[in-house]
Amino acid sequence: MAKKGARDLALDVLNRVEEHKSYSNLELRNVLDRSDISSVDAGLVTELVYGTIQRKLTLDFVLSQFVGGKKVQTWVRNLLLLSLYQIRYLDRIPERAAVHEAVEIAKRRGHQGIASMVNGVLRNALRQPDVWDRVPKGDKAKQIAVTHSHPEWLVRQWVKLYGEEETKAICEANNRAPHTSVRVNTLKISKAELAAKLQEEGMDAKPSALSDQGILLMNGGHAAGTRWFKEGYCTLQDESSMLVASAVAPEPGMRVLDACAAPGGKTTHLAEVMGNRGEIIANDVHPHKRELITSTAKRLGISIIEPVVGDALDLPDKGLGTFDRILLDAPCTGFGVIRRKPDLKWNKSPEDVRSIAQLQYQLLVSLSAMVAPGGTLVYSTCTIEPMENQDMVRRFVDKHPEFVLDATLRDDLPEAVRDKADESGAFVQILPHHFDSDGFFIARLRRIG
Ligand SMILES: C[S@@+](CC[C@H](N)C(=O)[O-])C[C@H]1O[C@@H](n2cnc3c(N)ncnc32)[C@H](O)[C@@H]1O
Repeated sequence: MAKKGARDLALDVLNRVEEHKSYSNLELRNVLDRSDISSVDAGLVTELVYGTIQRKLTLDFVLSQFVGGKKVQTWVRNLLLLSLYQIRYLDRIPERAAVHEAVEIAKRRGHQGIASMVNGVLRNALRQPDVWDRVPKGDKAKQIAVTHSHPEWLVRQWVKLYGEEETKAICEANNRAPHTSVRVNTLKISKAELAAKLQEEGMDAKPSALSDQGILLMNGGHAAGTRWFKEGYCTLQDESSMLVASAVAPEPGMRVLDACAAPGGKTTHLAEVMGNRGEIIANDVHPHKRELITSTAKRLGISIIEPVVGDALDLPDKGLGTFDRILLDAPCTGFGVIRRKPDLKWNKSPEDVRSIAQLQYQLLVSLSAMVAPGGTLVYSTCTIEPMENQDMVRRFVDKHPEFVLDATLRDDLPEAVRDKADESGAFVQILPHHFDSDGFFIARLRRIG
């Protein structure tokens, strides 16, 4: 059988995601692992898969103008969406090449009739470029949803919360590729030294405005393949996530609990800030993730982290004592990281927001019992849903008078971020377009001493 090309493989991934209702990153890895495609073509497969999923609603809208209510087999539909994606969003692929490849795939997988239909739809799309602009005017939320390919219920919710312009900016940011950023391991090297070393290797390394330990790699590059990564001089991490260590602000020698710690990005950051002195219990519910924490700590030369496996709801019963600092980096809907995981926006429902918020609240209550008097509880998520963020923390503080909102959080944040803190000074909500970083929420509470 002829070797499959990038578009054929991308189509396999899209079909499998739909058939198995699975995540695209897992299916992508499955398909790429079994192929002997070059790394450049693997990059194209990845771009085609994520791009088609990301722009799904817009592509569906355009396709519906040509196929209307006609029944189209799933693989043919995916082939058409994949090809429309190339035509609209990938400048480097000539339109004719996208159409030609689609027709050849349709012939191979189906028959001449399907190939003619695919050819007809795509040529019509090329002849009528205004199909992309025929989004019905009037209902602004619907217009934003279709134009920027986000679920309508989510856009309606954001419009209510943030207004139309900000919602549009959020959706646009969610459709942009994320920057690569690394966190310097200050146990081994300074930020300036590492930035200089990376520049010597041709990377366009710039200091992050969001974190004293952050470096942005403007021309991308495979940071995890560098010797600097392998030898533990840095960790791949988004800039917004780096803010959490500033909020926890642990000191050398302290006892710290990271209740939902895997894969260990923030735990290891806390250990670096503590100068690898003190004690960090790093808990996660999934046994298979323990190894991720252990291996990252080893790579970075960190020895103060003790990985623990278990439900964070049960931690108070384990006789662990109290902690100076507790971090609850909670499981969440992840609506702040849609640009990295485009499936998220299609797979989650309003019901998911409610049920995850319930779990988050229980976690907060449970862990609060382990904060030492005068100690700090930091709550963070990578979502932008108030029900999981501000509303939840306010509800908790209202019912737990032994905790107060810690207004000094704002002062501990880097200057660039301070005006994103709310009027209480204890919350910060980063939206994806603020700094082109992940959407992220952080709150700091203090137990009355
Ligand atoms: C947002 S991620 C944590 C990311 C991590 N803090 C980091 O920076 O690398 C949330 C984690 O919570 C874990 N988790 C989910 N439910 C949990 C529970 N009930 N108890 C403990 N961990 C849980 C998940 O396995 C996941 O690894």
